[in-house]
Amino acid sequence: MAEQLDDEQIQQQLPEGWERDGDEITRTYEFDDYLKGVSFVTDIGEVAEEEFHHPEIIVGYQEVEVRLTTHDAGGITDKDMRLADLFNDEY
Ligand SMILES: C[C@H](O)[C@H](O)[C@H]1CNC2=NC(N)=NC(=O)C2=N1
Repeated sequence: MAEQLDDEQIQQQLPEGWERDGDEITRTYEFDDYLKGVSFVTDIGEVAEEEFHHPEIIVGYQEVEVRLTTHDAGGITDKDMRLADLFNDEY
């Protein structure tokens, strides 16, 4: 099972645009219109399923908020960092 990262590791490993919020990492992606955000959610949902590691996603009018934590570990792990990187590749 993935081990929780410590505070220093988290700060060092945060991918571009992501920030720490307690036991989660989060990024809000911005879009020109609503359906581009919806399409992005579909794309990252497929990545999440491939990785079998799943974010919380909040879809707004021109933005999508994504939150990641590793429930099995009770905190932030390499799995979250990897998925955040992969989501950035979809943006
Ligand atoms: C049984 C457990 O829920 C599964 O192994 C996967 C599914 N997706 C998951 N997603 C996230 N974010 N954290 C998990 O610990 C996790 N576990």
